[in-house]
Amino acid sequence: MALLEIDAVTKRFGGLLANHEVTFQVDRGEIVGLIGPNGAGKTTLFNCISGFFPPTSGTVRFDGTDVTGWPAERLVHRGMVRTFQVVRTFPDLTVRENVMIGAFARTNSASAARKIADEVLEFTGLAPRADVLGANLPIAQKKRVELARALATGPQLLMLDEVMAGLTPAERVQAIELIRAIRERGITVLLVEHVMEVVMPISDRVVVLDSGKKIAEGPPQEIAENPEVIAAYLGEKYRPRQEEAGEG
Ligand SMILES: Nc1ncnc2c1ncn2[C@@H]1O[C@H](COP(=O)(O)OP(=O)(O)OP(=O)(O)O)[C@@H](O)[C@H]1O
Repeated sequence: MALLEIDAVTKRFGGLLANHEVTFQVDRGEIVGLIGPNGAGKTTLFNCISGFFPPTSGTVRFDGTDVTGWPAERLVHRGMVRTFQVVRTFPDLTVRENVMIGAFARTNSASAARKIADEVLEFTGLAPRADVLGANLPIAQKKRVELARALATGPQLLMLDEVMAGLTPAERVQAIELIRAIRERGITVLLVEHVMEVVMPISDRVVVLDSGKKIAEGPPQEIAENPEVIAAYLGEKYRPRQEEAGEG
């Protein structure tokens, strides 16, 4: 059964159609990659799904419930959480405290939140950094803290927005391993990535957006050979990939 159902979601900014009747589903236990060239509407769609702003029209169903327009906090309590493209690590808090913020979505008790955070820190390999301040972390670890904070909320669906951007190839391999381990815990993953090569090895299925519309959907191999997808990305080849230079 589908955990997430996106039905004809449209988002308009004035005269600009950032998402145009986008429809797809994410089944329980899947890793689905959402890709597309610059400005395709990936982040906008993430924002519409995760309660950052409501879609102009269309429906978002999560775990059988119509959650269209629900605010992010309510969605987190329901089991849907997302990370942001630009990292939001709290610089004056330690890694553990950053992750405890996520845990407070499911408990009011500081000791219970700490217990949850410590378990997540262990799982994500951040335990040795637990007492380091957010400000003092390199980008790859900041991204991992973001992911850990999201995991601490106890999600059914984890939505990752460009978690690989700014990582070295070796760090990407580690991030891919972590995402696979997350799925093995029974958590469904929807990830946005600009770089196609990054999405292909981890995704069970890939959804491609271009100019706000879904242009393809299928297994990674099929998508990589799809002429419409290749054409959508072709114009990109000669552009510098600024978003890979490291954010946050
Ligand atoms: N808040 C906003 N107000 C007006 N226009 C917006 C807003 N957010 C996004 N857009 C526009 O919507 C379109 C889709 O942008 P979006 O950021 O969703 O694309 P994207 O696929 O995530 O791109 P990228 O890979 O560069 O992050 C772009 O033309 C963008 O300028």
